[in-house]
Amino acid sequence: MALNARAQTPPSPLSLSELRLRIDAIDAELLRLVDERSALAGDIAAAKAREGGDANACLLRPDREAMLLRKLTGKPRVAASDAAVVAIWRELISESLRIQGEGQGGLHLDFWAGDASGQLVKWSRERFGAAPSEGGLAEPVQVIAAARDPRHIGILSLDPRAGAWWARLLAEPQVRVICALPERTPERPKGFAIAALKPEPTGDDVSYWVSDSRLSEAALTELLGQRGLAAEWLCSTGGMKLFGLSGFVQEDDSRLDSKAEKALGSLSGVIGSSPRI
Ligand SMILES: C=C(O[C@@H]1C=C(C(=O)O)C=C[C@H]1O)C(=O)O
Repeated sequence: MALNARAQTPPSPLSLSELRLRIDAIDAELLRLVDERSALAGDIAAAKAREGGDANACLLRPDREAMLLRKLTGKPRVAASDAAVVAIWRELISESLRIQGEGQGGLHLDFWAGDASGQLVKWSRERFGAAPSEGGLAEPVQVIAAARDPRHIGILSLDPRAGAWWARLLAEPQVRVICALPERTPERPKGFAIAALKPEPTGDDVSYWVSDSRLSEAALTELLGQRGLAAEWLCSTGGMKLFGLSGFVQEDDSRLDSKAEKALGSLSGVIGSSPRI
């Protein structure tokens, strides 16, 4: 009886100073691991140069990042939120890319200076972390031109006042949409990140398709649905329309063949894709 009573007594809670000692010990261990992870970046850069061939290729691998983040947020936890896990790992990845890119001047974010919202800057930092430098350019077309350089990432608004800059990517096959901003929201994206890299499928992606079709947005959504593509209209301006298509849709997907289906528009195509996180 006495034994039972003792077993049920809750353990006396740790004092504040004992708890702070625990935190200090965990921080020391975390710092060692963060440093160990960061130190691998130099070896990763060397392996990419050895195995990737193209020394000027973009170091960023959004597909690998998305799969890594999904794996982490899929793991059981006691207290840490998904938002905290994503924010911490985004910063770790940013640091890895900073170290990998040291020899090439690091990553740079280009914004269109006409976008005064400030929101895009915040969302871009959430996505790309603190390490990249940033600057504003006078026109969206300059942001696209800068993104031909693999050290640059363009950040552009989907506000119709920015114009149909995204339609220009039809003529810029090496610059693709790589990410929707803000990254983690069920709502329509407000902006895109663009870069000189080819998106790879991650198993849960949205692809972006542009068209000059004269059909209404609703009719075009319907037509795409009949062709097996779940489409969401995102933006229209200057006679061009932009849609998100559920899944990783290849640029040569026969369902988007506008020669076979003229109503899809005479100027149309996939301009990139982004993983859902
Ligand atoms: C480490 C790599 O380089 C980058 C950094 C990553 C990371 O820190 O986990 C992941 C993907 C890449 O954007 C890689 O390509 O694996």
